[in-house]
Amino acid sequence: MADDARDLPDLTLDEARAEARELTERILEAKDAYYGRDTSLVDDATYDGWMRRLEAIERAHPELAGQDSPTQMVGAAEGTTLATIEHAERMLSLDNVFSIDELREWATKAQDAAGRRVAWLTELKIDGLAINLRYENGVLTSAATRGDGRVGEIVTENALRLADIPERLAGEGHPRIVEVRGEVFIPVEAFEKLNALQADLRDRAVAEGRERAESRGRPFDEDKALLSAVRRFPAFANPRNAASGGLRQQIEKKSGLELEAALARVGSLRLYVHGIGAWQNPPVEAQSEVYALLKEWGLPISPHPKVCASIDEVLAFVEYYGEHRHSVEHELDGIVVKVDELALHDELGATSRAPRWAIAYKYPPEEVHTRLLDIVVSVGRTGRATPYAVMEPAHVAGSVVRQATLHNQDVVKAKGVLIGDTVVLRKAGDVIPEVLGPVVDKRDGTERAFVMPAECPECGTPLRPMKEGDIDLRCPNAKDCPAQVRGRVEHIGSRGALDIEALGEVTAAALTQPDVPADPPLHTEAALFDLTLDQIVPIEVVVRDAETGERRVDEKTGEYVRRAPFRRNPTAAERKEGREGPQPSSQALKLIDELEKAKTKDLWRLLVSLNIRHVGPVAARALATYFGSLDAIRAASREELAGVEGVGPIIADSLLEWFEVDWHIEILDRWRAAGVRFETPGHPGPGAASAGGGVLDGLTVVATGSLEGYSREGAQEAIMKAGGKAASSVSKKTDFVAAGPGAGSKLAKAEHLGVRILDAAQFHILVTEGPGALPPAAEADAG
Ligand SMILES: NC(=O)c1ccc[n+]([C@@H]2O[C@H](COP(=O)([O-])OP(=O)(O)OC[C@H]3O[C@@H](n4cnc5c(N)ncnc54)[C@H](O)[C@@H]3O)[C@@H](O)[C@H]2O)c1
Ligand SMILES: [Zn+2]
Repeated sequence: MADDARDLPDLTLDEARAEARELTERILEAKDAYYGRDTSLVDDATYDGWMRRLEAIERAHPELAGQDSPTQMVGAAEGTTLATIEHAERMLSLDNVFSIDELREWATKAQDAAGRRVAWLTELKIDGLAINLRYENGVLTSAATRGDGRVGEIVTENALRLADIPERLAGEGHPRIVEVRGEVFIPVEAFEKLNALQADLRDRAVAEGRERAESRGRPFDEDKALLSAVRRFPAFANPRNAASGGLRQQIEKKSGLELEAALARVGSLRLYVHGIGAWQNPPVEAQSEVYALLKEWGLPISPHPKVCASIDEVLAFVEYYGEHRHSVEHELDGIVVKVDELALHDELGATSRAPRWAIAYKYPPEEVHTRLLDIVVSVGRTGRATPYAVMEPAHVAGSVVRQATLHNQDVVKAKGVLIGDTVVLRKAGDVIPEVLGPVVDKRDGTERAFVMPAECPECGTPLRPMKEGDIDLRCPNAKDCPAQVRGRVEHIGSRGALDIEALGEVTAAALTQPDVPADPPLHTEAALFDLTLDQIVPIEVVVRDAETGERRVDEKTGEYVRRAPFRRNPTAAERKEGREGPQPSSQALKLIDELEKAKTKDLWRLLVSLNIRHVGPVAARALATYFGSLDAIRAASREELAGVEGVGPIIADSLLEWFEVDWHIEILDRWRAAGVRFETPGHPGPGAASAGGGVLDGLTVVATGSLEGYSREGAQEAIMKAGGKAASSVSKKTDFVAAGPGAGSKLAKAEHLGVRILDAAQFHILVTEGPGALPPAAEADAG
């Protein structure tokens, strides 16, 4: 269905009537669920699209716009089970605009209609539900939802549980009757806690069920118990619906876990006041002054509203919060712009649905509904088994999302999603997409719970936590689980390791999990540097998804997408020479060539490529600089390893453990045999020229920034070669700091501590001739 007015001219009256009827039906059904059952059957953008389309049809064919059209009414549920009350003054909705142009147009029109300069009050559009608090002589007599704008549902009892809602107003001189309007909402932080509690309640419900079954000697059906717990304590999909349900629930009828949930939910509700009704002659002249007065009476006012003197200022406010939407304590779906002067409210008036003196500008949606097709488990480089959601492709925040990680089995449980659910998918700004939770109302009974597999999906080894208390499950078959080998080989080629351009994700998969031949060239990374053209040319591979490792299927043919990355057909010239068979592709030649070059790359790169836990580029550089060879690292004690700047006990243990494993040693032996150089040529050995006699004996030097004539490692090596200690941070024990361009906090710290600072030329003198050859400090400073 189109969501705007584009194809309107083509509609005949009959077609328009039919479409209007269908739209109305859908809208009413969605409203009923939204206002009556606190669930969204469709996402807001879809709902707003239907409303806009209906409005456009009614504009083109005014005879279709009856008083009972959703475009003419304030949204409410069809019927309610709660007692109701008539508001003293009608509660309205707000008209919406969806673009800056429309907002400017609205403001210009309002300004023209006012016939004088308008001051604007800009506020955040709080994503909650409207409440009407009726105070008589300063005492709360009722609290009610908006309902259809005339009659609302009575929620006084629950409202009084909110710390934000005073039963008696502070101060004096309160009007005989005033209706205070505001928004009840759940702050983002409280919402997260609330969902954590729901997950906890689900666990406890299952545990209670198990106990009950055991005490009666009956069998316990875990799956069934889980499903029932998910139904009783669902994950809330968004704060708006959770707030609405929280305010409208009948707490007195609940007990046990349900009561606990209900009280927590109502306890998380907050209020910001944003309007008034039925107040004869308020003693102030502007909406912003109303807020000040209400605040004096003890009512909670949002800290965000701002009075703007011009439309441009209004637009700047809109832009600011478009970018800072997520630093606000509550969810917001837009900005409300109001004419500040109260006299103008009366002059401008209202339609049956909304005031003409205010407008809601809506930001683009960050949440959409889509279908959760499956939950699949992928295994990564370190063996961690991660469930992720496979969804029907959804457009959100400017991109198409198909997958989102679910982290681990506990997160899946906490979110309460079932396979087959319609789910709420959120993508805010640059943040990675997240499945928030299910749309419970859309379930039809065919959904099923996700069960974390007991075995690794790639090698069949039973999954288990590696340490006690670990939530993540891992495949313990580190040596030859194809997923882990693939991940490690890819890591070896990455920028932070051996930086082999031809060894990326696809090549890693081709070498470890090819379709042809059946026996892959690499079972572990041990044979990596022995690879030959003969081995790789025959390889055929099914392309896998970058994020998940799933085999990619061609959407047209339904078959796997296959590649033979390492071969090409012979050219005519080659055929003439009798070379009939497939020839190595440029990719194949490049891979072999780059592997050859990688054998003598810097030691730290080789260390990173060994995939030792916690040994990334930073630790690897520290180790390489200090020890100078893999043999020296292997020979070092725990204390010596942990004592190296930038290493520490965790990395030391991880190194020691790594060297204990047979197949790790096999990697080293094979690589060495293939010509891999595990040392820095010319390195003086662990620590420095320890025997003494160097020009820097007993001195500690820090090199920072880029020093002409030295690489980062080169400077450190020069210090150590001269018998000095190359430290990475400046302290009172530091004797010299050599600082070049780009030196940052270390330089500042040296200045602060009064440590002598050297430039590149002076550093060169220091490491070659010693401190005695330096010019006196004062002279150096002057120069
Ligand atoms: N997804 C669905 O199925 C579904 C169904 C119905 C409605 N909706 C959503 O609700 C919207 C319609 O609801 P509506 O009629 O309440 O209109 P609205 O939410 O667009 O705007 C009106 C309401 O905004 C609230 N508000 C928040 N901050 C405010 C502030 N600072 N000042 C004044 N008012 C403020 C008030 O409660 C007011 O009643 C739709 O646009 C859609 O986003 C969704
Ligand atoms: Zn495995």
